[in-house]
Amino acid sequence: MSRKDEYYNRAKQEGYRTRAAYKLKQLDRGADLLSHGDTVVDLGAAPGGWLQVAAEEVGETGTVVGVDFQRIRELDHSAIETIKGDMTEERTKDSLSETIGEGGADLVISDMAPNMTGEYDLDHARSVHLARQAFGVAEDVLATDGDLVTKVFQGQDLDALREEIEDGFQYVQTMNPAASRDSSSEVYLVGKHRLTAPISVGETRDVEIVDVGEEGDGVADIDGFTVFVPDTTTGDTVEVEITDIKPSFAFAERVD
Ligand SMILES: C[S@@+](CC[C@H](N)C(=O)[O-])C[C@H]1O[C@@H](n2cnc3c(N)ncnc32)[C@H](O)[C@@H]1O
Repeated sequence: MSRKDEYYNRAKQEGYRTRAAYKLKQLDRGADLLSHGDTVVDLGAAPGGWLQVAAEEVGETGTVVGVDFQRIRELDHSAIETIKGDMTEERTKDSLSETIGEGGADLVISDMAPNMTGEYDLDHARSVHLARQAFGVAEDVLATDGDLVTKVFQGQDLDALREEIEDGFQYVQTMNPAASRDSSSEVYLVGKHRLTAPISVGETRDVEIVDVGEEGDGVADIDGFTVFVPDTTTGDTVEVEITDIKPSFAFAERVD
């Protein structure tokens, strides 16, 4: 039996609306994406296979908001809400941000795909455009430390897209779930741990060391963000270069 039949038949037997449901399960297994109680945004959610998987994982206390310009037939799970709209339009993005609210989302997943023309470069460019929309949504609604998954077709702009996403996350993985069709050029870019620090790697700042951390590094506060600086102590004023950024703190080195 081909892989296509295997996942198609499993989806039928196990009650999932799409074979794509298994892609999300495999991505989740590989990158630890879905947790109980999470708020998840699912872009290009119709007909609802990913919504079903996400809702199972977040449980009754979680929320999964699915967006598509196609109608999503109602699903029997209290965690699921849907919005009908085009993710390239501002009004859909606004209504999504409003639905998610101040607390932000833990995960943005996008399986959006353009209507295929069969012209490889054009289909690639349109899928990169949709993936950029997903990254934009992630920048708007993801809480610090949240994750992003976006489908994209391989091609000349893939590396540039990956670099853009790398700026917003601690690291990015390119994943190719087994449930993707053998013939498909799709991959999934997975951004882990969204960064919202007010500083970037390579930047230099004059800082005052206000404390010493448990590991013995000096602690500076840059616009409310904690930065550890080795070889300093409380009361020092030093020029530092930011060397590594994590979701809730960063490391820097003295440059003087
Ligand atoms: C491969 S399907 C998603 C399948 C889904 N993950 C599932 O498991 O049921 C891609 C979806 O992206 C949607 N889509 C494409 N472009 C979109 C856009 N600009 N805004 C909203 N949805 C879009 C399509 O309507 C289609 O339903």
